[in-house]
This record gives sequence, C-alpha cells and structure tokens, in this order.
Amino acid sequence: MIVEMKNVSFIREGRVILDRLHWEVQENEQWVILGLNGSGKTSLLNILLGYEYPSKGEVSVLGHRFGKTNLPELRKHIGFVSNSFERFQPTLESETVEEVIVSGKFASIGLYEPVTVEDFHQAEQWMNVFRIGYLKGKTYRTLSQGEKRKVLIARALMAKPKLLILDEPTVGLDMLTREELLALIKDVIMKKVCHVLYVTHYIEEIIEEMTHVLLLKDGKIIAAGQKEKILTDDYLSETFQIDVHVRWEHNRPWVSIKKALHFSK
Ligand SMILES: Nc1ncnc2c1ncn2[C@@H]1O[C@H](COP(=O)(O)OP(=O)(O)OP(=O)(O)O)[C@@H](O)[C@H]1O
Repeated sequence: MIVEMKNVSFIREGRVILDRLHWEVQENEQWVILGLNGSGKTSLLNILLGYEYPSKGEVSVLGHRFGKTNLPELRKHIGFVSNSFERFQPTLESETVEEVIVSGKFASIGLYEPVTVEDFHQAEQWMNVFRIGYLKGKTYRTLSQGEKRKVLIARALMAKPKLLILDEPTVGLDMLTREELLALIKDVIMKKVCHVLYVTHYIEEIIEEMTHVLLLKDGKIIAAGQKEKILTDDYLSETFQIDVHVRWEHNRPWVSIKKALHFSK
C-alpha cells in the first residue's frame, strides 16, 4: 500500500486542522487531492512527508509505519515538488540546469557522495524526456517558471523515488506549458516511473491516468474514491462552497460556476 491513514487528526494551537481522516492509496491508484485554501492539503502532505506528526491516529507511507520507521530513510523514497521550491539557496540558483537536476540524487545518496558521469548521463536523459535538452548549460536562475518546474520534477526523479508528490505544480504556468507538464506527468504514470500524488486547485488537470480523488474541506474528507463517483456537482459544490457543474470532455473533467457571486455595495 502506498498510503494508509487511520483516524488521523492534526491539532495545532487548539485548532483541529485535520479531523479523523481515513484514507488508503493502493499501488494501482493515482490520487488527486482537491480542497479550498486552508482546507488542510499542505498539512496532510506534511504528515505524509514526516515533517509534521499527527496528534492522533496512524500513518503508513510505502509500507512504513510512522513512529516505527526511520523518517530520513523513508523520505529518500519520496520525491516532493512544490511551486514554493522554485528558489534554492543562492549556490544552487547559479548552478547549471544539469547540475541542479543531478543534485536531486543527493536525496538518496547524501550530500557528500561524489557525482558520477553516469549521473550526468541520467540527468541528460531526463532533460530529453522532459524536452528541455535546449537548457543544457543554462544557469537555473535565468529559467522561466515553466522551465524551472520541469527541472524540479526531473531533479526529484533523479533520486528514483517510489512516490512523487506534486503540490500545485502548474501554478503560474500558461496553458501550453501546463499541458506540457501534464503530458510529462502522464508519461511518468504510464511508464510506472513512480507513484504520483497530485494536489491542485484546478480539476481540469485531472488527466485520464489519475484515477482517484480526495475532497478536503475544513480538515474533513467530504468524499474519496474513484474520480467518476467523486467529481459530482454536489460533492464539488460542497467542497468549493460555490455551486458548480462538472462536465467531461476528452476524459477530463471541467467545472463551471452555476451562479456568479455578487457582493452588494
Ligand atoms: N502548525 C500550524 N499551527 C497552526 N495552524 C496551522 C499549522 N499548520 C496549518 N495551520 C492552519 O491550518 C489550516 C490549513 O492549512 P493548510 O496549509 O494545510 O491548508 P491548504 O489546504 O494547504 O491551503 P492552500 O491551498 O492555501 O495551500 C490553515 O488555516 C492554517 O493556518
């Protein structure tokens, strides 16, 4: 099992941020997490990554039960890319694209291991897969947001993770770059490079290969399961607290707002 949460609550400063979550992710399922700002998505990810400890309940990731496993060891098998990662320390910012990608390997071998020619070869292969070969030799700092995002995902894959968590990876990207990124994620899933857990605010990003959805509202699970059963008008309207309508086109869900909000003067 990829993720197992039993009765997980996360309470901070007397506030229940996650409330008695039960959630299982099986090997052959690719999940998407949806929820408004402040619904608890980041807290949930922080727990999965072992950066926060739940106040109650049991968590297992990749078969490792938290509290009984070596977290730094487990983290080596989990890749994490968040749009807030775009800035590194100044040293990495001035590295070349291939150096930044290769540095992802440190997640699994430790900072002081020497980097090998094979590592650079592997980085170049990822650059080709991600169609960013043209960035070779460029300084990371000078890249566009979309290019940086692709580099960061390639960097995460250098550590050969078993689970890749993508936290709002398309924020700030134009339509074309977003579709390119989704095509790359599709490839990662289809080629079984690793398991993908995807967090987004945009339901149209739920590509065919993503099979399951978890809806989070105020730290509670509204619904979780196969996407066709979960992405309904009722569940989504409850999650997003605005009346919406879902339609499917080319095996992707699209949402429209039934009635615009009006704030009276
Ligand atoms: N360590 C903490 N101490 C106190 N409050 C916290 C802590 N961590 C999260 N919160 C609060 O819990 C709520 C959920 O936060 P979280 O960042 O998990 O939401 P989110 O769904 O990721 O939101 P967004 O979509 O804006 O990133 C927020 O109101 C936040 O302020």
